[in-house]
Amino acid sequence: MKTGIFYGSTTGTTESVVDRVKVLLDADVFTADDIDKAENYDFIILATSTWGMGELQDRWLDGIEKLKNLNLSGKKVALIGVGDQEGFGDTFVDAIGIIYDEIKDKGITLVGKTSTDGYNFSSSRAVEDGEFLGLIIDENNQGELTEERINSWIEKVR
Ligand SMILES: Cc1cc2nc3c(=O)[nH]c(=O)nc-3n(C[C@H](O)[C@H](O)[C@H](O)COP(=O)(O)O)c2cc1C
Repeated sequence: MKTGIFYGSTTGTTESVVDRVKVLLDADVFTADDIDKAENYDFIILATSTWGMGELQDRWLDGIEKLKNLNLSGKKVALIGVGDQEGFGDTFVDAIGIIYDEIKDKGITLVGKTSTDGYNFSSSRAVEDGEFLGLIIDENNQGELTEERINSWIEKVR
């Protein structure tokens, strides 16, 4: 399945997660500036860190506007969120919820929801029906779990 990853990353944390997923899924990788190319892929992975107080990473500010106009009908989609649950427990990985709100009514099939077990936060827009909307990584506090989290998520979405 032709897989494309589109991401935004300020200090390189999301980028390093994306690099790992790219290898495991043999995917093409672009920054969110190139989101227009998503229409060329069957399986689309959207990845972002959260900045400000629950805001999108900068690359996604234009990217989300472009996303509104894309035809994603029939696409398989997965989300990757990177954040800091100890420092930002009220807005933990909120940017994933912002992206999901834009795509949820576009006829997509979302894959790769994950359990919130093992995380410690008070509020997150990335949670729906008690589950995270995608793979959630916290390098600030739980970096030792990242590799295992990525590997088990890959098995779910591939
Ligand atoms: C000023 C600032 C604001 C942040 N705001 C949030 C936030 O609201 N929610 C969250 O989960 N993480 C927040 N973070 C944590 C970053 O998302 C985290 O450090 C992440 O690993 C950065 O990934 P990147 O290098 O790919 O951009 C914030 C970090 C900083 C420095």
